[in-house]
Amino acid sequence: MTVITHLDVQDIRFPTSRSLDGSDAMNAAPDYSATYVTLHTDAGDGLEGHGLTFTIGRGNEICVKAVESLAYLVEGRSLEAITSDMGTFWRHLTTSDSQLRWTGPEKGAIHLATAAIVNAIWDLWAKSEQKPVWKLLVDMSPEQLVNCLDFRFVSDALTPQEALAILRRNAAGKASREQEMRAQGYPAYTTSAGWLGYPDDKVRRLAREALAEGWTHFKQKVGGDLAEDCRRAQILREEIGWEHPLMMDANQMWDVDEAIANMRQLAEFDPMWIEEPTSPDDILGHAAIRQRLGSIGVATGEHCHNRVMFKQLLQAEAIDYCQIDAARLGGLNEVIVVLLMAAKFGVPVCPHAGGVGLCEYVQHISMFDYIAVSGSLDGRILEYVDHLHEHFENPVVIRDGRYQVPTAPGYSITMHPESLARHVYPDGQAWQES
Ligand SMILES: C[C@H](O)[C@@H](O)[C@@H](O)[C@H](O)C(=O)O
Ligand SMILES: [Mg+2]
Repeated sequence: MTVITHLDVQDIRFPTSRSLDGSDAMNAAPDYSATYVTLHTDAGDGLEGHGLTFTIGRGNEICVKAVESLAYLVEGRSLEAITSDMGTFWRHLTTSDSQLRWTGPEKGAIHLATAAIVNAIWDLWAKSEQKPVWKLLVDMSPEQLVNCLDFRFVSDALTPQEALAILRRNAAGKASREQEMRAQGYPAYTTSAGWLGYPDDKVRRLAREALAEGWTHFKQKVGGDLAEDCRRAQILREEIGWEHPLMMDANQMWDVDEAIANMRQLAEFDPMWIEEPTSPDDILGHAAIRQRLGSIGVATGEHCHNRVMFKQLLQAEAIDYCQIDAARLGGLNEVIVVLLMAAKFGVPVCPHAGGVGLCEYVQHISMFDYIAVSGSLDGRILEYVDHLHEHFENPVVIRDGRYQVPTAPGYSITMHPESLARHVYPDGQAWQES
């Protein structure tokens, strides 16, 4: 038996705002940050679980506090007791302390904190089984997987029986799709050339380099001055041509009518999707935008905080692309519920990965989705951003614009101890230098 003896949490921040990496119209100068959780165990062989949630700087200390408040719900528990009934454990973490739940529920800082802890448990579980997380999931039977999930508040859209049916239907092709992933990897797009704060010459250079590296799909930020958005789209089209898909991301800048009007102008550049055109909470607004825009896809999800929101986006036929976030939903358990709902509604899942550690997480999710849940790559493309991977012990591997299958045990989220020490906020060396 392995007991989680102690939970440690650190405030880790990277000064990305200095170069405007990650900048967009709403988030002009983000410092990519992580509320970084370590689960210590009594295993005696150094076995630890690691997990993080992503923030963009200030406010990370709030998530750290929230993790500290939740810690008592996992400390002293055995890994086996948790994993033998993971669905019940997830509900325990999200509902058993109703005073803490009041600060959400299942949204905001407390849910981000839940994600860091839940993902650390999955990392610990996968490491103890000597498997990467995607493989741990793929090797589970449909019954074992469904046992990890909590269908509360979504059973009107997806019952456990329907989830089982989806997983069983796909069971036969799992081995060949796993082979395919190992051989070819998962298709991806890059956001790294299109950050809003980058000067034109940098956008051109990065787009050209990305093309040469084998990238075929690109995303640009919009939502600033419309003429500027058009000008930058023109630059990108000049560099990538018209045969390569271009996505646009407004990061919630517009009202509904404004989104429609602006996208009618930007339609000239043939965008594949408009991402976060308006408030992430406005389900009917997204539905209206989708209906009135016609051929431009609508994508959202990086600020969609729980399965109930995704349920409604799907029920309202409000989205063409479902962009789950591995650390905004309450960890992998809730992500899997959304994957299954999206499969039922026939909407492709294209996870969000613009942050620190998010690429490392979502590769596991998309590979699992393809192999065991959706069984399809149609309309599916995984985000990639080219930042901060050097801080991870097992960073993502990209070849020809595709994520290669992660092979190290765990959820690929363990950071180097030196990186943690250097970026701990506010005392780390990185924050002492100007
Ligand atoms: C502040 C962040 O970099 C966002 O701009 C980023 O997550 C973005 O929305 C994305 O889709 O990757
Ligand atoms: Mg986005």
